[in-house]
Amino acid sequence: MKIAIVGTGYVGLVTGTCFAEVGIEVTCIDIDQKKIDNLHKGILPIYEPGLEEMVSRNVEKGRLKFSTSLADGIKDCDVAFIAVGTPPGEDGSADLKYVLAVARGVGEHMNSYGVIVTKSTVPVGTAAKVRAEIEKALARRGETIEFDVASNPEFLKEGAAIDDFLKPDRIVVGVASARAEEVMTKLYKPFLLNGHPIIFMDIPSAEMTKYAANSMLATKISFMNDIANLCEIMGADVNMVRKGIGSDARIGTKFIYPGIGYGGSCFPKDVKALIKTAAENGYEMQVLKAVESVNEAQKEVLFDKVTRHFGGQLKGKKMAIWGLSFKPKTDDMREAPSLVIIEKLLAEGCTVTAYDPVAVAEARHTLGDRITYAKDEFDALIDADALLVVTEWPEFRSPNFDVVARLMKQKAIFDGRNIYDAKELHEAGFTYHCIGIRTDHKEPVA
Ligand SMILES: NC(=O)C1=CN([C@@H]2O[C@H](COP(=O)(O)OP(=O)(O)OC[C@H]3O[C@@H](n4cnc5c(N)ncnc54)[C@H](O)[C@@H]3O)[C@@H](O)[C@H]2O)C=CC1
Ligand SMILES: O=C(O)[C@H]1O[C@H](OP(=O)(O)OP(=O)(O)OC[C@H]2O[C@@H](n3ccc(=O)[nH]c3=O)[C@H](O)[C@@H]2O)[C@H](O)[C@@H](O)[C@@H]1O
Repeated sequence: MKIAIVGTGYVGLVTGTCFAEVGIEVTCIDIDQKKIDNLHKGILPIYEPGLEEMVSRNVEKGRLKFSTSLADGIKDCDVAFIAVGTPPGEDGSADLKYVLAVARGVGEHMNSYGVIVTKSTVPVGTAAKVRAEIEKALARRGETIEFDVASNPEFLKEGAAIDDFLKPDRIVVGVASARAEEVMTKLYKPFLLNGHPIIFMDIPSAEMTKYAANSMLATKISFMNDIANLCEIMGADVNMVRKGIGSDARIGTKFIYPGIGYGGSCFPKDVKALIKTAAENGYEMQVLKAVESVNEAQKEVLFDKVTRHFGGQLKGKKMAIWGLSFKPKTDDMREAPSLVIIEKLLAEGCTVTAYDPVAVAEARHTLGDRITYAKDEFDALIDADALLVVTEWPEFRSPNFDVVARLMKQKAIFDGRNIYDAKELHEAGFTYHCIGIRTDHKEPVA
């Protein structure tokens, strides 16, 4: 089969490379000339574990190509995926201008039957708009080429994207014709051999499934953050509560880790977009509104703990930050909670030194030289009044605390990801604060 992926970002590049990995002929297309030039040189636009090796292997085999030309890329294609961004517009709704621009381009250049698939996260009704754009472009050309549209939302997580794509829990495909279903079944056949189910449905349901999935996951996180904050007030330990409820198979162990709020390019924007879609259609998403407001408040919890610890006197304090990206194993800084925390510390007159294994270049775009970037996690600690653990990169999990103590001016750790043991740190002489566990009292409230 021959396919095109339009948009070579986190989703497009992983999707294209994974399809090439199973032997499909793929062209990844992007309007960003620099991105494509770099890819030709083997330089990837994103950090994603394992991706660089997989890209170069498939380029060498001649199955994976990169281009800025939509016309060349979609020629004789069986399937064209639209995987461009759908950022939030001013009012929170998904901005479809990039998706519809690609649809227009497809209509202007397609030369034979193909299935045009939205992989971008798009609201219900978008596939119909894509169809209309393609039809208009074909009409302008005076052509009547047959085509189908389909919706195939993506569920990969950054940092684990390759595994998520190659071994998905499920593949969701919305179609409106038997022919499109047949093409999509053939395309995904190599993945189905491993027993992963493909769920066919109507197109609006597939479009809605993506928002419902992300909103459900965001709801679990906000719920747990709410419980964590209450645990702290009442003297319960949220880590124990998490294990206690997670062992109920109906609840499950995943996505119930409290922290400093969810970030990233998708949960914040998709929750907003679903609230907006509902409002536009006369319905209020009450649960999701609460999910959002809990999340906004949660991003400030670590800063509030720091402020209380120093009695509101933050001016001139040196803060060490471990982790900048919104989650480990990615360089993605979009909606990273670190940005909220750092801005607040800077506004109070703190100096900030941060270390992140891969996200520094991305962080510089937003934070510039207003903070110092350390060469490693220990370098960040020199003379620090406090350490804030913001992203739970594996290398932060078990540092040599003797070295940590020696380097810091004051032994105070604020752990936004609950990766340390309070008892161990107290015994080592640290003041330790985390999320959802009262570390200053031993006894429960009542
Ligand atoms: N990042 C993630 O983990 C996931 C993202 N999604 C969804 O996938 C979509 C894409 O997200 P990302 O890959 O993160 O975005 P991204 O911003 O990393 O990549 C989008 C790419 O599209 C390119 N582009 C824009 N207009 C174009 C055009 N007319 N022709 C060709 N290329 C064009 C941009 O230059 C950019 O390289 C979004 O709708 C997002 O919600 C879905 C699942 C996971
Ligand atoms: O639509 C998308 O873009 C993707 O969004 C999320 O993936 P991603 O944002 O890459 O990362 P997650 O692992 O879901 O983490 C999102 C945020 O939630 C936070 N989180 C996650 C899990 C948890 O238990 N607690 C928690 O606070 C993370 O720290 C992070 O800030 C979804 O997990 C993917 O299925 C989806 O495809």
